[in-house]
Amino acid sequence: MSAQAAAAVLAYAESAIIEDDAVAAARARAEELGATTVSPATGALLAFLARSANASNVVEIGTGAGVSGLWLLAGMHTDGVLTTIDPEPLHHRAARASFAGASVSTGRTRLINGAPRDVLPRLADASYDLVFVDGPQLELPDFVIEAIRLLRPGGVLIVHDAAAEGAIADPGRNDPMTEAARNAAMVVAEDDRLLPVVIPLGKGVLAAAKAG
Ligand SMILES: C[S@@+](CC[C@H](N)C(=O)[O-])C[C@H]1O[C@@H](n2cnc3c(N)ncnc32)[C@H](O)[C@@H]1O
Repeated sequence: MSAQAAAAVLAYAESAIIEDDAVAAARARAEELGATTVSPATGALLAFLARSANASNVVEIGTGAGVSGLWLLAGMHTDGVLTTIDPEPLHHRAARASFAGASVSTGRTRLINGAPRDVLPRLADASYDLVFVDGPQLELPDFVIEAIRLLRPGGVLIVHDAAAEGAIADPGRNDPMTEAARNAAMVVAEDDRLLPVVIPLGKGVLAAAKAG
């Protein structure tokens, strides 16, 4: 397939997703705060994977204004709980508004305000159906190690923005961001319990299913 055809397929994948008003409002809040978000097709992928994993207990690292959270909740069990971690109180305030705007009951979300490196060690081993990693690039390897620990057998790991804007495959690129993406991919590749796949949607997604 030519590069042009590949780009057309990706453009189609994004344009095929129609987001509802609540997600649109969450995107507007994110923009106001300068927080980046998952693309529409990446959001739909999150919902798809949450539903495929029959997810009730989900952890998200990097709440932002709640765009990815809304997509995850859409795929989760209707009584499932999303635990979402972010150090920015303003982002959590925006995410709360986004969840309320979608009529998500407060019992379905647990927003933990703090640095994931402090919060994650307090979460129990093998207790979550899905972990979504969307925090700062340089911390990706540490977050991935923690995420694998949190996943139950058969659980699903999803890492957003996992390809360092494509630099991950360029042997000439050795900057810290690219190295962090490579190290995170290496942690996943070297874990025999994981079945990984790279999905070229949005900024690039690394997903892996943990053996059951
Ligand atoms: C890319 S945004 C998350 C976007 C969100 N997942 C979405 O798609 O709607 C990254 C988030 O990571 C948060 N963050 C900043 N520093 C962090 C840190 N040290 N650890 C984890 N998250 C951090 C930011 O506050 C920001 O909300």
